Amino acid sequence: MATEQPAVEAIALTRRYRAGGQRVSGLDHVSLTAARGEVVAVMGPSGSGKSTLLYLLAGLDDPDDGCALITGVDWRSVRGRARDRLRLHACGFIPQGMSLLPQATAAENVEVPLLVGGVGRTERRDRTAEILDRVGLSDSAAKLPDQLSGGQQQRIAIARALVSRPAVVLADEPTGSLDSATAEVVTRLLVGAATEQHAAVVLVTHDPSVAQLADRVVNLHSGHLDPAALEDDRSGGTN
Ligand SMILES: Nc1ncnc2c1ncn2[C@@H]1O[C@H](COP(=O)(O)OP(=O)(O)OP(=O)(O)O)[C@@H](O)[C@H]1O
Repeated sequence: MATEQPAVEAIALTRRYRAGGQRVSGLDHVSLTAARGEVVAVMGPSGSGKSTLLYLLAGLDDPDDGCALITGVDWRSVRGRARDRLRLHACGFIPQGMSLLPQATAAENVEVPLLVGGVGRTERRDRTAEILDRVGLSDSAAKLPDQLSGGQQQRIAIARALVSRPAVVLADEPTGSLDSATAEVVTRLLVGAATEQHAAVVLVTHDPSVAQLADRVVNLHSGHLDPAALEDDRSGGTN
């Protein structure tokens, strides 16, 4: 249940690209908010701007017009290391596809944001153990990514995004290559981040059964946002 002002906000976000001498519209005046405790699914056809939106919300890219705010801070007002620090504390990002460090164990992968954030060894260990337990992979802590299934790898990527207890979790097609049962497990973990960690979760998906677990669904078409059916009844548990 959403209870507060937006944890993440897009205001008339516009992003244009140049490709082969042509101007391509990635996103055109898109406005969107998500409050802590709320899960928003972003749907839309391939090329409609979903990843562009997520990267702008994460401060990993800059808009040509409009702005994105995270925990009330306009990304335009923070640059360089300050931006990295803000992202580290405020935003867990789950990119599309395989994103784990291949030479690092599952636990080491999960620990990365804490390490970068200067969290001490004992606290790192405790928080990593706690989040690995939450995603059901305590027994896999010492395994390398290639010793894990696709679904397990994605659960580790989610654990890594959640371990710093961010206000906002952004997930780009987190269930893209997973079977439907595993996709549901992964989606319920993200929904659990909203209920248990009181995070705002914005997830990009092509899958209506994933979107169904969100509180709200919005649709992008050619860089424009259409409000879609509201899903007020979250049907999932917290796993
Ligand atoms: N770096 C780039 N250079 C040029 N054009 C780009 C770039 N990134 C995205 N685009 C274009 O912007 C539009 C939106 O792309 P985006 O990747 O955000 O779509 P998407 O909805 O995430 O697609 P998919 O579902 O296939 O991942 C597309 O027309 C795409 O070709």
